[in-house]
Amino acid sequence: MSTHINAAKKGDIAESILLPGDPLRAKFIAENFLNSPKLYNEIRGMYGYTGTYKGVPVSVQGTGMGMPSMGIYSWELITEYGVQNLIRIGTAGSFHQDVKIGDVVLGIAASTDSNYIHAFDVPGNYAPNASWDLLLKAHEANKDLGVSLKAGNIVSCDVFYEFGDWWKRWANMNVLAVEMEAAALYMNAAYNKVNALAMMTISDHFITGEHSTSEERQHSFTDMMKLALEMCIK
Ligand SMILES: O=P(O)(O)O[C@H]1O[C@H](CO)[C@@H](O)[C@H]1O
Ligand SMILES: O=c1cc[nH]c(=O)[nH]1
Repeated sequence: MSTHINAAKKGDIAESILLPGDPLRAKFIAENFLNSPKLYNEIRGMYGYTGTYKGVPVSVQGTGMGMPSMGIYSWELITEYGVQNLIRIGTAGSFHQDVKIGDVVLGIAASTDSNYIHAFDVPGNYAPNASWDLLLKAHEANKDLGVSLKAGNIVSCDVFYEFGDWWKRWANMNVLAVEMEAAALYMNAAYNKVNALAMMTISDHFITGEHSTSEERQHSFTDMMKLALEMCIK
C-alpha cells in the first residue's frame, strides 16, 4: 500500500498500465475490455483495476488532471508497485487543421510550461520524451487497427482556461496539441528508467472551435483504448 493507492502488494498491479485522467474512463475500460477486472484502488475515487486482456495481465488507473496529480500516481506505480510500461490515454486540444477531432496523437516529446523538472535538479533545459519501445509497439499494433494516428511534439500545460493566442505560438513550433500530464509522466519514467508513452484523442479543436461532450470524453474514444491494450500484449 502506498499513500494514494491501496493495492495490497506489488503483484496486484500489472507491469503494463493504461492511465486515463478520468477515473470513470478507467472504470469504463475495466468493465468493457478487461476480463475479471478487480478494483485495487478507490482512494479519493481514483479508480484502479487489474484484469487480463487476451490472457495478459493489464491494469488501468485514473490519474486525475494536471501534472501534480499525474506525478503522484505515476511515481507510486513505478516505485512502489514496479510498473514498467505506462501508457497515458487522454484527451487533447488540437492546434492544427490536419489534426482532427477523433484523431489519436502520440506525444513523441512533451514541451511544457510547468516547473515539474525542478524536482530533478538538472543543470539546463530538459526535453521530456516518449519511450521508443512503446512508440514501436503503437506503430506495430496499429497495423491491424488502422486508427488515425499522428505523432509529434505536444505541450503539457498547467492551465486549462488560458486566454488569447498563446496556442498559436506553440503551433508555430509545430506542436500538435495541448494536454496537461504527459511531461510529468515522461520525467518520472525517465528518472526511474521505465517506459512511458502519452496518446491522446483530440476532443477539442482550437481552429474550428469544436468540443466533445463530457459523455464522449468518458466513454468514447475506444480506438485509443484498443490501441493501448493491443500494445500491452506485443
Ligand atoms: O482526458 P484526460 O486524460 O483527463 O486529459 C485531458 O483532459 C483534462 C482536461 O479536461 C486534462 O487532464 C487533460 O490533460
Ligand atoms: O488539456 C486539454 C485537454 C483537452 N482539450 C484541451 O483543450 N486541453
